[in-house]
Amino acid sequence: SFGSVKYVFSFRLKEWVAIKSDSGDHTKWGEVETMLNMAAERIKKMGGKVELADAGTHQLPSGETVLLPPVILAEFAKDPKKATLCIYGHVDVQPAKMEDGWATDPFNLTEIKGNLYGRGATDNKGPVLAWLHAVESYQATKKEIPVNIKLIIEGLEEVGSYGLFKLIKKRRDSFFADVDFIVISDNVWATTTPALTYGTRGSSYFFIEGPKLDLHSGVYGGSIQEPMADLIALLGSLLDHTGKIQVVGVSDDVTPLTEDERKLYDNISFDLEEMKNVVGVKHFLQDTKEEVLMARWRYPSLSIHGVEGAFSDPGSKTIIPRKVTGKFSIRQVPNMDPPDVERKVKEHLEQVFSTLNSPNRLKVTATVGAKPWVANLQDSQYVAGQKAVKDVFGVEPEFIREGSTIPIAQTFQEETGKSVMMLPISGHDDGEHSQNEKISRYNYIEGTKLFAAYFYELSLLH
Ligand SMILES: CC(C)C[C@H](NC(=O)CN)C(=O)O
Repeated sequence: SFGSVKYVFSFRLKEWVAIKSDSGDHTKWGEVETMLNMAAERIKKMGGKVELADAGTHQLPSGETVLLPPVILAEFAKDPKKATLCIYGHVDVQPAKMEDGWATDPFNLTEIKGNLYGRGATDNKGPVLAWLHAVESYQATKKEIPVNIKLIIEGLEEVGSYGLFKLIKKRRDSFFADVDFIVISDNVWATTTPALTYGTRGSSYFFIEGPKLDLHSGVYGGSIQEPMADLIALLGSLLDHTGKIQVVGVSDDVTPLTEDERKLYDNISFDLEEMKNVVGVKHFLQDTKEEVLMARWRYPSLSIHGVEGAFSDPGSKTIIPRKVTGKFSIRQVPNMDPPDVERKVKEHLEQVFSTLNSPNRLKVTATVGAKPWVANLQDSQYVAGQKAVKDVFGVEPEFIREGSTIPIAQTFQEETGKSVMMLPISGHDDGEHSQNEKISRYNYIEGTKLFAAYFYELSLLH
């Protein structure tokens, strides 16, 4: 019965969420591999052919070289008469701890009032399972899947998809040769209306590392230039209070807004007041719906994420932190280029540091350099996506962009020359990366139906 199918779908998500596949710490990549193996087993049980492709090695900011977890390349039976769709997803997650303020254990999927709470529920384990369930629903009802299905599933998206860029280049003329369309469901709707996404921002992530010291502030305080004070001056130089990035030249290459693009914002049913409530702020940096959305989707932004090595526990320790590493990232938009941004950021930090006349050491490393992505809305995938949304939800989708980053999206488009579309099923309030991340049962199940309908609508294009 459909009731028991829904139970199986959420039970599987519970099993996947229980795997702590946080890719942020390379010493824990064993869990990422466990998760990849679990996904591979599920695909094999469904009759898919799975390769755990070698993704090579990666050099960490410390200089250490580490072996990367593999990437799943899978496919189901091929019929040369049908179009081939390649689905991309990831099964790694961002870190999560109860102490961060979760109401429930982040690794124990918990249902409350129709929402399934857990790290990775929406980003991206739920949507990956929904794709598999869409395939399975054709198999279970003994209906021919209308398109050939390939899958590429990785375990390092949340740290910048190390190794994947090279793997795609290597497999361009083999795995990707017969692919007609690439689809990604790793982002959220902008409102409560289903959406098709035509752009994501890129990202460069920086580490600013200070020197090694470890001193009692009562003994040495006042006589030395503290690394933390240097770091705060550097981090404080990056942004002004209006959110404007202070790194000279960093926004010079942003594509100007055209009238056609501006019009795309008119029909988005985004409610500024509701969004303030969801986020818990009195006001945004911008005043109108259009300005807020553009700031999130089509202009760059800089965020300061944290300081490693600084005292951050409750209580009052009086140490001068010995080695502090500040972490921030810049979201990028067309036509910004991560290497150019990196150069400008390094120049800016070195210039500010020189004014501090500090005896301390400054080391700036960029750990992620992911390009922005924009699709052509005239692409036929968008026609199929639009029809599938109409079939399942009975409404027209909103055409949106996304402020976050799918590091591999632009590479897919550039390297394979194939059409790429994003078909999100996650809710605008799902809280990707935050406390109490969730996917609603509604979005999870209707999203599965949307994917099944999408296979059908896509086959009609061919
Ligand atoms: C490069 C980033 C860490 C990638 C990450 N991606 C997602 O959240 C996609 N759902 C991001 O922070 O944008």
